Amino acid sequence: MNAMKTMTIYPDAELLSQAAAVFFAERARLALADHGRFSVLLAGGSTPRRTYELLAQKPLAEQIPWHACHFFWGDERCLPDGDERRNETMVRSALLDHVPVPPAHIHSITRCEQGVEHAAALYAAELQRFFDTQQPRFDLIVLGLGEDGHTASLLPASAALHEDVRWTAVARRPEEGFSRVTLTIPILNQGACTLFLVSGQSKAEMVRTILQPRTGEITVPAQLIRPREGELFWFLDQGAAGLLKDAQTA
Ligand SMILES: O=C(O)[C@H](O)[C@@H](O)[C@H](O)[C@H](O)COP(=O)(O)O
Repeated sequence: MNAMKTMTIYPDAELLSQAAAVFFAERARLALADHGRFSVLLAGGSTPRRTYELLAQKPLAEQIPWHACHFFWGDERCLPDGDERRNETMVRSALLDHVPVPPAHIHSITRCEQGVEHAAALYAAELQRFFDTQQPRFDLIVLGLGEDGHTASLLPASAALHEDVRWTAVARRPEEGFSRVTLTIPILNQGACTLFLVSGQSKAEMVRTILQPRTGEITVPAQLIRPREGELFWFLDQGAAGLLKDAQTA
């Protein structure tokens, strides 16, 4: 059975980011109370950055059990540590450098010194070690949406989209000079709670395609995110929701 979708539209990107930060804090609190730790998978991209910054600020920062949080990434660019194009670099500068997360709880996707396939396999092994089960289940998965319908680095028409066994795969855009490691549909659909954060008018057509598809439209990667048992939330700003029918702003 697929999860129910809940969509909320915020007047602007700042209010969306504030709501997402509060949502994160609440999920962390619930996970800690329920099973003593909070595993979260983060998206890169510009939209969630503000959410991460807000999490690092008072009063929210004081309400989050940082010692019990474990951070993972949905995708990463195979570039040297500290490269500004790496998602980890962005999340460190917005959030992780400012809060007391134990370094061992930051589960980085490596730089691919021994090749991108090796980096993908290493991350799958890291996930296996952490979850210690065949059914890894993040407490929260934060995802973004590209204008072309990609999420994480599940790019349109890429082989990674068809991976139905392994938890990680390799992705590449022909125009980029580096490869990417991405998590795959099987693991992304196992989250207890999945939250898409999408802002800006440039995403409106893709948001409409995904949330209100028309007959005959092709399926885009983000549509494949249909958690089997978890909850699925879409937080949009008015720009991103601009082409949805009957959409009400919160
Ligand atoms: O590393 C990345 O680029 C991502 O994880 C990617 O999937 C991103 O979330 C979308 O491209 C949306 O990015 P924006 O929020 O910048 O539009």
